[in-house]
Amino acid sequence: MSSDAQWSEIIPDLKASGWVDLSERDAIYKEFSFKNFNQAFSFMSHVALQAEKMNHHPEWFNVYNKVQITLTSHDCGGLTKRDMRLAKFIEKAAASM
Ligand SMILES: C[C@H](O)[C@H](O)[C@H]1CNC2=NC(N)=NC(=O)C2=N1
Repeated sequence: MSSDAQWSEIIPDLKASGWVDLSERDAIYKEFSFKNFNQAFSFMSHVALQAEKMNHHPEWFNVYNKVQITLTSHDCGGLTKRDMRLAKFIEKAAASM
């Protein structure tokens, strides 16, 4: 992970929004809850389009109204700014549902 000041500010922001560091791997994780499946899947569609644009894809798992998301950069074997950018997008997408 870069030590740029800008990014060291984003990480606490993400943690404050409920993202956690996974102890078993270099990745961040958050579970989102929506009103129903329709909302959850609509959120996922929104994120999927952005992920494809960024060529950076989440690991995720959905059951009904819950979406569990893990972000890591597979190419680098750890966290990168791409994960932070995607996490920020995901936060905005979830807030807009
Ligand atoms: C070849 C292609 O650029 C890579 O496989 C991309 C696609 N999406 C990706 N997504 C994530 N999360 N990490 C990657 O390293 C990654 N690499």
